[in-house]
Amino acid sequence: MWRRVASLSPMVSSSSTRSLSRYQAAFGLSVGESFSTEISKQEEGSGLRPKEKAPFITFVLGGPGSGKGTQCEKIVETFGLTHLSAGDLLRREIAMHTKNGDMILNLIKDGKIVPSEVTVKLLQKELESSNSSKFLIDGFPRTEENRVAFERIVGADPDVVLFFDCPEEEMVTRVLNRNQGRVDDNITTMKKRLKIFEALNRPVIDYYKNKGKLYTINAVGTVDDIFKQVLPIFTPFEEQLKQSRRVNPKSPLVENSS
Ligand SMILES: Nc1ncnc2c1ncn2[C@@H]1O[C@H](COP(=O)(O)OP(=O)(O)OP(=O)(O)O)[C@@H](O)[C@H]1O
Ligand SMILES: Nc1ccn([C@H]2C[C@H](O)[C@@H](COP(=O)(O)O)O2)c(=O)n1
Ligand SMILES: [Mg+2]
Repeated sequence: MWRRVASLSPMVSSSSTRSLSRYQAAFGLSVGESFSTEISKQEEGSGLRPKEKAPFITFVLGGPGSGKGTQCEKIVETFGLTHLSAGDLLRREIAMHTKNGDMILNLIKDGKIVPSEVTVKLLQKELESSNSSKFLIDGFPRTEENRVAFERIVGADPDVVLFFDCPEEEMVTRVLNRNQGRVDDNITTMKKRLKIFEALNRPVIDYYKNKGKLYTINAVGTVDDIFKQVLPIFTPFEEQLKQSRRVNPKSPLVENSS
């Protein structure tokens, strides 16, 4: 999870503290606390509040139209994770005509990937302002550059990486029938998105496979059949997910878990 900053002396200087990610800071984590998921000695029996735990993060990968968003809805219903879709955040920038809106629109229309800095900053803002401590990050990371930027800017690793594995032909059929008015749901853009997926997302999939964090799901079948494969992936994390408290991560004080 968090970058290891433990074992620093309590005398650590404020300049070292500044090197913590803003996300760690936002979660009320200070030097030496970042890995602490337990009540410290000083707090034991003292009636003080337990320290904040690192958030539970799931990345959701898969080609365009593989069913990521559809399955995320079911995961949210069942496990209560907070859904953050990178694509939705980017489309919101377009709709709100922000300074990056036009640039994002042109890239999405052309099936290309938005610069990582932009996407990661949008995700970071959502993570920091959320009351949740368990997240489903859909459509991210799309590239190795995305992955590295998230590590650098947010300073967190995923606990679980889901990969919805779907044949191209099926993805094309689904996207062309989606009917949600998306500018990229046309055959020309779809062909480009598939090429980019193979070239840029495959290395990310391989990275998490090598780390032992990847769960590959056969994304062909009914929505319910596919979800039956997803369910057992979260079973080992059930207790952790139940215990995840809803706290305001911006608050330096952590709410009581009871
Ligand atoms: N198992 C399924 N069988 C048939 N259609 C499906 C299935 N799962 C999702 N769909 C449909 O396929 C389309 C694409 O699904 P969805 O939007 O969930 O994919 P996605 O992976 O999020 O795509 P994108 O990367 O483009 O956002 C939707 O219209 C959805 O209703
Ligand atoms: N990490 C991401 C996620 C999405 N985009 C852009 C490019 C995608 O084609 C488009 C739509 O995303 P989706 O809703 O299919 O997940 O958004 C990106 O550049 N980087
Ligand atoms: Mg989607």
